[in-house]
Amino acid sequence: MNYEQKDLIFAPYGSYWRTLRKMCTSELLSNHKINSFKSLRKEELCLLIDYIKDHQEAGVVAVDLSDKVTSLIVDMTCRMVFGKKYGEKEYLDERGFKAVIQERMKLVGTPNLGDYIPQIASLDLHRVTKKMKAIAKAFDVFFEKIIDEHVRSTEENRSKYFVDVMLGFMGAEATEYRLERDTVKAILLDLIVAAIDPTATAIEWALSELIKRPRIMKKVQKELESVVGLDRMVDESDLDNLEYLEMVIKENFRFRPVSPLLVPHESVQDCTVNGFHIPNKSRIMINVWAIGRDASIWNDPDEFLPERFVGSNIEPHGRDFEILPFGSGRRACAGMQLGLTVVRLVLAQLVHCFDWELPDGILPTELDMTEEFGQVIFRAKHLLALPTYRLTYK
Ligand code: HEM
Repeated sequence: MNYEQKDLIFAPYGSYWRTLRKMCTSELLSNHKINSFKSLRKEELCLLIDYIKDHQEAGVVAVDLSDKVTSLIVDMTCRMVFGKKYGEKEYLDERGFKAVIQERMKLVGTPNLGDYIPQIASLDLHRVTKKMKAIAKAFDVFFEKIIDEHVRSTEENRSKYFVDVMLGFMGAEATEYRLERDTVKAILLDLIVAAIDPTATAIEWALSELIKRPRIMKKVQKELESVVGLDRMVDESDLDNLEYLEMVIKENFRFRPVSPLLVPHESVQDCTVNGFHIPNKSRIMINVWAIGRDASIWNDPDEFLPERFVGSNIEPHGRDFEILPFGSGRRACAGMQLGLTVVRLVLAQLVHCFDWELPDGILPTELDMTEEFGQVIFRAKHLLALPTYRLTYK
């Protein structure tokens, strides 16, 4: 599914990976580039807020927050990567864009017996390989169409979007990044799958924790009232002043890291860690979920308590090993800055604009928090909630 590891996430460590990583961090995911998409994020978020307001006015039906947040992140990501939205059914396949991306994410995390017993791999007993081939084909057809469209296009503003930046490097002589067509497709795939599910899922779990805990929700809303006021919406420039919201987000990453085992790593030489011998080429899983729940590091690890970060300088960026939602070191998340900005912005806006109640008289304490296992831990059941608009701003 990853173009024979020609992508960034699964490329083995070495000069090929280093060049791609440099291209992604300096040309696609730099602070400058992320800031240039600020108005796009605002437009998409305003569309969602308007949709929820209309929904509230139309009656008392709950909003499917899981679905709406995922659609928002899909739209923001597609506009940044391709320059337009691709939510429509005719793209990818008849199940629609979101469903195919989520199936791919699930397949990445599905144990495949053939990986462990190569002699039976060709039997494909659980039909995992067959499903992977079908998904790989759907993405490939989709990317071919997009690349052709962009190569033919004469639209001026195009060079801004990720696909056009990469096409500018395809076959170019005067650049250190000479990309092949397959590499462009592999990175497009990385960018959409690595951005959409982790970001949407982090927001979904944080919203669930807040709805489950009215005391913490009220405290976040009070902070928003004093920093932003009720007469306008949150702007990205407000985010640095929202200290309590920041603690809620850190606590959410500790309590529910979206990729609890990160991405599998491989040792590149024999080494010894804490007295354990790890041979070269071992597959290594880092259990960041267990680190976040370790009672020798955290008091009351099974409680969701943002206040634990008052006066603490532990940050989730990969330098403090107590909390590692983005991994650490060379292979840490390349889109951390973008992911954090979107999580902070969307969470702040949804909580600032609306009060949220559970439907059908369900009490906050009764909210079902069952997880679905995979590379990314989704909610097993969609988060449904009733909104009440709370701003004076129309
Ligand atoms: C809240 C949102 C996000 C979370 C929690 C997250 C988490 C992660 C994690 C856990 C890894 C693996 C690290 C490891 O195994 O050591 C990773 C890798 C990666 N992420 Fe993210 N991510 C997020 C958003 C994004 C976004 C928005 C993008 C890009 C558009 C992105 C692009 C990548 C890439 C390219 C890698 C592979 C890096 C490499 O191997 O060199 N991520 N991310």
